[in-house]
Amino acid sequence: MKIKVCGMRVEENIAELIKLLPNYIGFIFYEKSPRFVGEELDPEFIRNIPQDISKVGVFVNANPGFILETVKKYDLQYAQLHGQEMPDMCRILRQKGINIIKAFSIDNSFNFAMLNNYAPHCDLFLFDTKGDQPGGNGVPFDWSLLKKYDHQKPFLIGGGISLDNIHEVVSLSVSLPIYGIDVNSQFEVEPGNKDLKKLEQLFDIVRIKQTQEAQA
Ligand SMILES: O=C(O)c1ccccc1NCC(=O)[C@H](O)[C@H](O)COP(=O)(O)O
Repeated sequence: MKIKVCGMRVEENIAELIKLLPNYIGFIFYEKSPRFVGEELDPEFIRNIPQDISKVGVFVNANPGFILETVKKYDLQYAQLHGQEMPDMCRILRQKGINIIKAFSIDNSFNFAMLNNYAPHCDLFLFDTKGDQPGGNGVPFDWSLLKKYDHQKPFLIGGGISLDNIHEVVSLSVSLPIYGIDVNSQFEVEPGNKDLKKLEQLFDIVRIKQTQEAQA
């Protein structure tokens, strides 16, 4: 299972996270988020993150020009579209060479059939909890809803993942094709500043499980 750590914005904290070798690091370019990447984070520092870690920019209903500009400025490999972006927006950005993660806010009423129009234009889906905020709500959704997922597209699961429920996610990955997890607020000291000790425990749990699976 891949690991994406989202909502980073403090250089020393990012430097520590890099040592844990996450698969993806997410940076939030949505001004209303408490994890918004402001001017204080040096673009060159972000650009210099080792290439084996994918850099993801998170956007909420942003215009394509801003996304393209930001992708270039920070040398991002992925744009995560976390609002009500239409499939055509995914298509246009992907045609420009940007890998697309489309996030969907899940509750009991989510219509999985809507994914049909997105699948050809996205690289990954992210299933997150529907809440008051577009993301970073810190609450899990009912993961059993994912039994309705019948696509081949790999997906990340997010929303309130913590050390208390990671074992449940790992167990779920036996019956569901979970490509990776997306973690955020449950591993924070304060918004945008992660607790590296907690993350280290998470990485150990996920990677021990991977080793066990590989040996089985
Ligand atoms: O985290 C935010 O502040 C945020 C704000 C607006 C859009 C997206 C945002 N986060 C995107 C993520 O990928 C989060 O990791 C995801 O929503 C899960 O967050 P959490 O429930 O805190 O684990």
